[in-house]
Order: sequence, then C-alpha cells, then structure tokens
Amino acid sequence: MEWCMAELIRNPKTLKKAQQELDQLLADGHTLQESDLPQLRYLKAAVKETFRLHPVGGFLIPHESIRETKIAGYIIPKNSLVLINTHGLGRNPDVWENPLQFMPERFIGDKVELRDAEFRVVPFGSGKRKCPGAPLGQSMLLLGLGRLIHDFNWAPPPPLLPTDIDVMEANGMTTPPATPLKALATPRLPHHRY
Ligand code: HEM
Repeated sequence: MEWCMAELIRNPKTLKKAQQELDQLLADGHTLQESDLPQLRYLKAAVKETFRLHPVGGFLIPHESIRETKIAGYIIPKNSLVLINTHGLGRNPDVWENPLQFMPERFIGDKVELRDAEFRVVPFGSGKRKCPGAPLGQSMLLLGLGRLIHDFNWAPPPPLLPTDIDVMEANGMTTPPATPLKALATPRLPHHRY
C-alpha cells in the first residue's frame, strides 16, 4: 500500500485518473465497498504496476524441483533450489517498454487481473504453493487505497515536489522503501461525507 501511494503521489496524473474512476463509481455518495471492486479497473492496474516495480520480495519463497524439467532451453535438474527473481521479471527491458516508468495504462485491457496469465508479474507466486491469501490481500489493498485516494488529495509535504519522492528500495524480507513515505492529505469531499 505504501509503495502504491508513493508511486501515485510521485505521478500525479495517475493519482488523478484513479480519483476520477472512484468519483464516477461513488457519485451517488456511497462508501467504497467490496462489491465495487471489480469496477476499479484503473486502480487495479495501478496496484499491478506497483507489484511489477516493487514486488513484496525480490525473490519468491525458495522452491525445489521434484523432477528434471526444461524451461526456455535450460535444464533444471531434479532437487534443484529454484528462486524466482520477481524484481528482475518486472524490470526486464526485453519485456517492458520504459520498465522504470510507473504506467498503470500498460495493464488496461479487456480485463484487469492482478494474476498475470503470461507470468510476467507474479505477485502471489503460482502453482500449488501460491499465496492462499491473494483474494483477501487484493481486496484489502483496493479498499484501503480506494478510500484513501477518493477521500483525500495527496501531495509531498512542501517544499518537496512529486519527483522528490524516493522510490529506492531498502533491503529486507518485504523490500520496504529506503525512505518511508511522508505525504500531506487534504480533504477533497464535501464536509458531510466525512
Ligand atoms: C497483497 C498481499 C499479499 C501478497 C503480495 C502475498 C504474496 C505472497 C507470496 C509471493 C507468497 C509465496 C508464493 C510462492 O511460494 O511462490 C505467499 C505465500 C503465502 N501467503 Fe501471501 N501474500 C499476501 C497476502 C496474504 C494474506 C492476506 C494471507 C493470509 C490471510 C497470506 C498467506 C500466505 C500463506 C499461508 C503463504 C504460504 C503458502 C504455501 O507455502 O503453501 N498472504 N504470499
């Protein structure tokens, strides 16, 4: 959630687009709820883009091959320790145009799903040991982010500019930002909606 907020605030046009989507969806004055989530295509694309650039871990949890297999011409012997480099997958210039740019639009298609059918982004892993909490994690992210950005405008604390927001990563199990995000929230709704 912190990484997505950092990228949205660093790229104010994307924040505006996500807010416009929420404004349309919540125009009748109701509070964002779980049943609204399938319609949040732009915000879901922004979360997926955040996972591409800032996966929860640089590598997925280590796995072991139970039989010899061949992937992209490489032989993986039985009982090998297999590490999936999610950080490298998300920034591979052979796969992504402008890989370092935060661009949720790259995921806007007919259907936006956090799980990527082509395995270009694997935020929750895949196969038998994939994350069982993925639907809960996704709902919590979209509900939390949706409410934060629908109800408030966000900007870096003056005199900082959006581009001053640091998106360097620190070492750690969950790859936190090197500089914890600080941001200024300003109400953007009529008083009676708070
Ligand atoms: C956005 C939030 C979350 C992300 C990005 C995430 C990501 C991951 C990843 C990458 C794995 C490793 C998959 C692999 O080994 O290939 C994993 C495993 C796991 N996650 Fe999550 N997770 C999230 C939320 C949750 C939640 C909410 C729960 C529980 C309610 C949960 C429970 C687990 C468990 C139990 C495993 C181990 C599964 C196994 O080894 O069989 N996760 N998660």
